Amino acid sequence: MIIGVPKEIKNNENRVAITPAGVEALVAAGHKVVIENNAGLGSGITNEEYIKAGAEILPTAAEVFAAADMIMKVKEPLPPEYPLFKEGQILFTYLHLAPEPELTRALMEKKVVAIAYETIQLPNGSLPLLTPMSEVAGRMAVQIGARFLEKPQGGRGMLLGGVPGVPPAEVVIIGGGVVGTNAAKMAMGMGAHVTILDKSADRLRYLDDVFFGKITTMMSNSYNIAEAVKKADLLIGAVLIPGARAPKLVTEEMVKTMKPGSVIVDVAIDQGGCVETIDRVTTHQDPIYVKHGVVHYAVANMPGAVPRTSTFALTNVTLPYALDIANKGWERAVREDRALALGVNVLDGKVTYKAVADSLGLPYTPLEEILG
Ligand SMILES: NC(=O)C1=CN([C@@H]2O[C@H](COP(=O)(O)OP(=O)(O)OC[C@H]3O[C@@H](n4cnc5c(N)ncnc54)[C@H](O)[C@@H]3O)[C@@H](O)[C@H]2O)C=CC1
Ligand SMILES: CC(=O)C(=O)O
Repeated sequence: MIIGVPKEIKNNENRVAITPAGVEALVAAGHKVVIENNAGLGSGITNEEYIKAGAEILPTAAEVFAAADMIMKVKEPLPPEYPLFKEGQILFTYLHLAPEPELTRALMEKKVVAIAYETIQLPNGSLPLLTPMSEVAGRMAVQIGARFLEKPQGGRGMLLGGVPGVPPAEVVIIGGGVVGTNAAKMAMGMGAHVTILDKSADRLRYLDDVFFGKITTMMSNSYNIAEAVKKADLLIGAVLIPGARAPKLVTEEMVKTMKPGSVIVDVAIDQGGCVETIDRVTTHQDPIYVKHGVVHYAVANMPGAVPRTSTFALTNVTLPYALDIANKGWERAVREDRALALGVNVLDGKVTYKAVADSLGLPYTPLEEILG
């Protein structure tokens, strides 16, 4: 199989979908890897390193898309990339289709085999290709929140940990999964007081145990969310219903009760965001806006800012699946691995992931119906 890796084009997206180690493994298995010129530079990986590992460098993304049976990317394709899809081409990347009707339509029209990293799901419910980036984004959310709480950055001028004699900041996290847990770790480490809300009582029990009762846990419902949001200096949105558009749990009325200069970091923005006043996706270049006196941060590719960590963390987990798809072909790989089958979002012009279809108001076709 020919595997193509274009350079990412999203704002300040410095990750790349393959490392020289990945190239070496794919080439050793009998495949060919073509990479766009300088695709790895943002992550500190040179063309020469890729060539040494066995890849071929092509000058443009168009040539990479034209040559490849499978495209590996990090972020969802952007409009300039849509015309480059080929019928039957495998696209293996983060897709987050629930808030992306146009991309979904383009994948359907071109009959792309669209396998989303974020919905590959193991029998225990975990999302192995989302986890490492959620670890990164959860940790970053606190470091970003701390920065924007500083007065010159538009915040209320507060140190997360306080100092002796002055109370620490209140960090409220909605969603206690991978992002939420990693955010809590960082916030606690910096001395903040942390509250996590989740709708799973078992998850709250687990969090209470692993944090030795040093964080406050609350059941997620609109009453508790309103109470917690009012007190928050830093609010972190970290909910997920796999594949689906994020529920708007924090209403505009709730945001209006927040203190001027407090900060919202909505990590769940890649699934549409869980805060009503987050009405647009922001970028690393222009990461915040202020609404009702509250600083809003809604960058959908947070790990793109720390590519030396993120590229390696991501490719550690994507490579085994890429090898499986390349070695067996997508159809056999999907038939033999239920976790991978759950990654198939669009196939043969149809949406095959129910939560995506429901979020976009499109018909849902079970994968099994197409595979027969
Ligand atoms: N902006 C960015 O750059 C990045 C965004 N993300 C996103 O962060 C979000 C969270 O990801 P993970 O932590 O990995 O997911 P996860 O599945 O590990 O955790 C999600 C948690 O949300 C909880 N939840 C669901 N509905 C809820 C509700 N109504 N109230 C409270 N909690 C609720 C679940 O019980 C679960 O514990 C996802 O949308 C993910 O795609 C992840 C990485 C980077
Ligand atoms: C999860 C995701 O979309 C990201 O890491 O950018």
